[in-house]
Amino acid sequence: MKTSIATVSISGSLTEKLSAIAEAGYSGIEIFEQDFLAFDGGPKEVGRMIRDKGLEITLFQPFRDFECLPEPERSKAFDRAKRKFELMRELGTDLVLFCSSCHPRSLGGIDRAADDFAELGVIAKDMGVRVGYEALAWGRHVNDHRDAWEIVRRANHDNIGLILDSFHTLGRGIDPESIRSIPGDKIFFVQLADAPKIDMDLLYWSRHFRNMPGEGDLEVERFMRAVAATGYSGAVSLEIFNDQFRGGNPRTIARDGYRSLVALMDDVRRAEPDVALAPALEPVPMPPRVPTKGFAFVEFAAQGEARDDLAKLLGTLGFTRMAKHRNKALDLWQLGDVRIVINAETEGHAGKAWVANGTCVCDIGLKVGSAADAVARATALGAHTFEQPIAPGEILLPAIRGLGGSVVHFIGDEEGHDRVWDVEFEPIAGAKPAALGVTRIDHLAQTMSYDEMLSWTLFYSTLFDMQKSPMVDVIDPDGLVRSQIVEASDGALRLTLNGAETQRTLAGEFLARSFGASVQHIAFETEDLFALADDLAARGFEALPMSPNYYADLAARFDFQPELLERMKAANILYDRDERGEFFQIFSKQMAGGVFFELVQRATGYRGFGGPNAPFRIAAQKRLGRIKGMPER
Ligand SMILES: O=C(O)c1ccc(O)c(O)c1
Ligand SMILES: [Mg+2]
Repeated sequence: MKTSIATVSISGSLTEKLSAIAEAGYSGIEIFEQDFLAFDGGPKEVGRMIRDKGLEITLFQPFRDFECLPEPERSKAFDRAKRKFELMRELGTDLVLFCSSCHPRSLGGIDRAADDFAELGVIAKDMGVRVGYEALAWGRHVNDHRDAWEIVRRANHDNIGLILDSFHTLGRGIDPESIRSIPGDKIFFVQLADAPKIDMDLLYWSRHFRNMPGEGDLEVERFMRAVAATGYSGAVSLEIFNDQFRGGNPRTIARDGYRSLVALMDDVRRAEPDVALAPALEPVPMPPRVPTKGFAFVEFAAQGEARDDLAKLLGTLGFTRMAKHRNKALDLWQLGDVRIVINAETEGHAGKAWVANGTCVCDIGLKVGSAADAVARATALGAHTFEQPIAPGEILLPAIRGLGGSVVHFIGDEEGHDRVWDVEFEPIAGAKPAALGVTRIDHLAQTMSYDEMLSWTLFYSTLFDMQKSPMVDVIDPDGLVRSQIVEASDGALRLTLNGAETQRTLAGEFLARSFGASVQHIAFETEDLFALADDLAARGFEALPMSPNYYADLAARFDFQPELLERMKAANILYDRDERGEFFQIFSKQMAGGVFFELVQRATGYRGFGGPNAPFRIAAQKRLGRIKGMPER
């Protein structure tokens, strides 16, 4: 597969950009003229620098306002083109992008444009370069790839071809199926970008809100399937103008882009099994998206007193310490099918996580059909595997690095990995699991900075068969938190991603001390929350106290039996409802480090997460004041 990315897509100096792009695994770059002009070194040096990184220059761009000009501007435009062709020779690239004119004096006319390009083709051929014509969605006369193609067709010159850009086609609502009738060898280059559906001026939308394929709402896959069907044999290249990416970490953004391209071409290949893809489009062979069967375990790093506090809290939540690891300072706590491991090792990943964060979730185990497939797909998408030394007799559980240094383990059904609990752990004599009706982990809430939300969503949705829901706002008394759900089609695995923009929100404060995306809360599902609340109260569980105003409002909004409302109020149970059913939830207080737990009951198929309650939950948590293990403000 031949992958490429435009230098505008990421932040940094040209040298920083090249390093990040090369490291992420791309084959080439589109060099944006701005990046060249800003660089303090000649074209030969830049060309050498790029090739030294193992990259090729797939495209030089953009050349603006060429076609349909009256004299004297027309001659000037041809002159300008010749100079840039010379520059390209020195850089070492033969392809340039001409975007459709926005010039106020451009006269328009398909034949006038075709004549200009036919004449330019002769010069281009002479100078050994090829010219690709792209319809900008806001071009003065040409703003549709079908018109650009007609111009290229009429120019009828070997050195003049078409450049397609998914944003300009899809952003304008043009049916990408129209691409299938263009001959593949006349498509000189293909640029890909997605974007969130926002109703705004096309130019502004394009220059600030593009994102990686799969991160937005456009039908980039359908666009690419149409391109692939033409026999197009060039690179697939990302051209992403995005304010956030321009200010982000170039390595992360470059890796996200690579992941999105590889996943996209894998999807295209599966969706178009009868199309023979050109070698440049043939994706890295990998297993399909991995079906997940839920959480196998959640592992906390906690030592000393913090470990005792966590153990005590788990006890009040009904968990039993069932087993301890034969060789390491690991305890297995269990409730129903939910497994929580407390890792008090001072060495290794958990030891480091403890030193960096205090009590925190340092590892997540996911149940999958085949762990080998999960690792194969993850690594093809650019993830790194994670390994720690194991003692004789221990089971090697495959793992990858998530984003931000996190670790995800795969517990494969096919590999029988769940025997790890018997093989590596020694049961605690007399320990008996409580029967409290808790069935499983309902969801896990990960807190991150707002800038990281797209990366995490892409991470999950390209690796697993998981979909994202629209992003919603959660109101914290001290700022806004954005929240997005990523869940498996069958609901077996659900995550809520919370993006904090300021440190003053509960999520932001947690983030500031946890140095990156971390699990902030874990929700357990039960069949009867009212019965569970009684059981847990007897075990000493203290629910997060809610304001009486909250219940007065519930009474006004819904028709409750007065006794039910009283029981909810007494147990601090929160309530929500959607068109499918009802939802009950209770929160724990935050423990040292800021992590907390949630207990939920989904009655008759409720699909949400109690979003409307979040502001009141956050306010209640803040009323309790700062907690141990949180940083000074
Ligand atoms: O926003 C622009 O001007 C611009 C320039 C070059 C491109 O390839 C493009 O898609 C947009
Ligand atoms: Mg473009």
